[in-house]
Amino acid sequence: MTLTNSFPWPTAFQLQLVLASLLIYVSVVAVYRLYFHPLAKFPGPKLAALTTWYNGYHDLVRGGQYVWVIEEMHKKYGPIVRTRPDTLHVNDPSFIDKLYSQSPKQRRERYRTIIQTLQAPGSILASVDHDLHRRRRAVLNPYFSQQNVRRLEPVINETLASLLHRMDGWAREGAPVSMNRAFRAATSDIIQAYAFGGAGRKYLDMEDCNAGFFDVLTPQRVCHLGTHVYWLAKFMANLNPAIMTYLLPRIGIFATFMQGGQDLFDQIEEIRNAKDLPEGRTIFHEIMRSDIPESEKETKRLGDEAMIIMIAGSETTASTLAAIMYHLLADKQMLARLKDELESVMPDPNELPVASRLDNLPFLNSLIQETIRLYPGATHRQDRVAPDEDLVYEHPDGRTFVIPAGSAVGMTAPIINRHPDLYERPDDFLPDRYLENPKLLRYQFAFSKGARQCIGMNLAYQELQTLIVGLFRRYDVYDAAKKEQGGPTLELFQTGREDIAMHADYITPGQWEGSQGLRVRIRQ
Ligand code: HEM
Repeated sequence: MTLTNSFPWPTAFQLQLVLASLLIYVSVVAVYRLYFHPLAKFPGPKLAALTTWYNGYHDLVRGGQYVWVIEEMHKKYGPIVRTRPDTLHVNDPSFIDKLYSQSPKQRRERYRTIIQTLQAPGSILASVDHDLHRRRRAVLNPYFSQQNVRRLEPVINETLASLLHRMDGWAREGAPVSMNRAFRAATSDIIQAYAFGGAGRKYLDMEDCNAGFFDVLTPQRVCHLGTHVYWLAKFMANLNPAIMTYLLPRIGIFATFMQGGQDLFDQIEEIRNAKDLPEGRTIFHEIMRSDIPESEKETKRLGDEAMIIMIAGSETTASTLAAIMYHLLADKQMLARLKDELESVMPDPNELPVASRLDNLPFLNSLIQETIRLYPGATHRQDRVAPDEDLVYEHPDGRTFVIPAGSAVGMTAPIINRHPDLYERPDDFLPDRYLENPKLLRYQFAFSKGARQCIGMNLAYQELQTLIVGLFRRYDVYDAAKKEQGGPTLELFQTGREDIAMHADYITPGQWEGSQGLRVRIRQ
């Protein structure tokens, strides 16, 4: 029997039928999305309203560029635009409080766009439902209060001391140093100690600050895969890391995440099986001791939570530190102002910073605000859904837009934080704007707003303050014109603003393809 006889090949007519059905289906979907969809009346390009692949193309093929396409859409279509068939985007600071409501009665759910990338359904970040998110977050909230974060002062100071020690060593070696790598190691060490205790090996103590791990985790376009081709991202996340890294080393990111996840699961099991759970040791010791339902203490659920805390707590703060350091080394006057301020609270350059004194340093804190405004550590669209109420948007031209309940709508820090109505010369780095107009703080969107605002905000501020103060109380900028520098110095090495500025949205900021980030030469 021949293959032709045994296999029932479709006839030409059947093929035509399938093609015709496909065509009809696509046409019906297109007509629905363009004319009958609840978001059909909102302005925006037709292609974006027709298919999510418009978004997919700019994020996956062009590499995290959709954020800039959206910025252009706003210039053309106004402050509210339809950016996908199912999603709106708003660029209007007056809408922040309504969309990202603090009120427990105004339910705000997370939309699936970003969650699908995270692959950590047990985490607060990926908890869609408003009430589930609130319950989970209520358990973690106390550990991230300002008071509790203050208790972390010795850990942050110890990390600062390790960083300074490493920098002494790099100064002796004389080669330029990647500060992004050093900052990633420092911020990871801090969050690791807070979450689990300091038992594991510190990244800052490793010869190369665990460079291989961080190189794989460097922000890249594949982070958008889960949003656009969820099944493929999930499949890859479950592949053996070794196979994945062999096949597609760059895309081994997912597999490596999961490998890291396994370590976290082991640490959680260790805490669970510990004979005594001393009070207040770490976040996960406390969660284990708490009276939340046992289902919420399952290893898989807590592993997801731990993974998100580790990821959210390292690259975000590290990229912010790199941006601050760049501006201080690029502008001598700015550094001199900071150093004057620091001398008043730390007369001895060798003493470690005292956290409680740093909140009252106006220039330091305006520097931090301006950095997170212009270089937000999280660059994605923070899409939310109001499941129970229509949201009413008053357009500045007098029109009223009703966003139907259940629709996804978001804002994005790199866009809203440069809104020209709020910020004069929005692309310039001008810390004084926060000294002249403290009301601007109200609109700072780098940590998001509302019930799902960054839980690590207090920790991030304390890390930024302490590390910047510790580094710049000791180091000055290298002055080639001087014979004697009068102390240890730092000098930018082949680093321009384009090496720290956000070029692409990879959830965290991605730099241009050839950038090597912030590099400095350290001298004793
Ligand atoms: C400068 C540093 C940081 C920036 C700019 C930042 C930014 C953000 C933003 C924008 C969100 C909201 C994301 C969304 O709604 O889609 C967020 C959430 C979150 N961040 Fe941060 N973050 C920083 C540091 C940290 C640190 C140090 C931690 C350590 C624990 C952390 C942990 C989290 C967690 C767990 C969430 C999820 C909160 C929730 O969904 O309730 N972040 N962060």
